[in-house]
Amino acid sequence: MAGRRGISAMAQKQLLVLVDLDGVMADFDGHFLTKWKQTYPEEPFIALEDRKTFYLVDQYETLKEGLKPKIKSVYQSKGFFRELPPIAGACDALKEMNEMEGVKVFICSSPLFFYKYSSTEKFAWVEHYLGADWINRTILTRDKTIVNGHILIDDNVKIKGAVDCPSWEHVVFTAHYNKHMNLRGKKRLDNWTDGSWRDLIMDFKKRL
Ligand SMILES: Cc1cn([C@H]2C[C@H](OP(=O)(O)O)[C@@H](CO)O2)c(=O)[nH]c1=O
Ligand SMILES: [Mg+2]
Repeated sequence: MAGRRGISAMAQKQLLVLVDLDGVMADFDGHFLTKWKQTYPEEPFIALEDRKTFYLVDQYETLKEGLKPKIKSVYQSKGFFRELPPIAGACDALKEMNEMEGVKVFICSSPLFFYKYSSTEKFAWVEHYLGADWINRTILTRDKTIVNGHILIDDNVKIKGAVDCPSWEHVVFTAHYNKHMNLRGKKRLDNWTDGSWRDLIMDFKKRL
């Protein structure tokens, strides 16, 4: 019994970090722009520095009405999610984070409502860039609020779902479209390359 208690006490000390894919590990916006220009060169586009909304369609529709079906045809196409380029430093940071004592990292990502390619391709992306082991640590859900963890690193400033007060604290990963948004007190992680993610994780670990 004492042994059991010991194990559960140790388990409680594990910091559970949930990390989003698109906009945090994989460059959804950048890849969309490349594909958009290739597929619809006659249509207007928005430079990455000028992006202002989380959902592409919300800003593109202000440029020209009726672009929605074309926009969807790009990110719903076969191969789009599998071909997303990794964000600089993300994969190395995640592997290192998962090796830190008392830290367990999980991928927590939403497939599109049109799940046909995005759900399988997200797993394929993880396997390719992080390794097959990470399939065991990949959670695909349309509702991140029901997932248990201490931190969720996610580029979407407004994460909504069935649970009003999720177990995790939301750390916003900086993206062009959210850099001017009011985070209402939430922490930010700006990139994976300047090492600040290590301080963030150590900070959360201290508070366990
Ligand atoms: C439609 C759309 C989806 N996405 C991403 C967010 C979700 O992935 P993730 O949870 O990995 O960030 C996924 C489904 O909506 O596609 C964008 O980032 N921008 C968009 O405009
Ligand atoms: Mg995202």
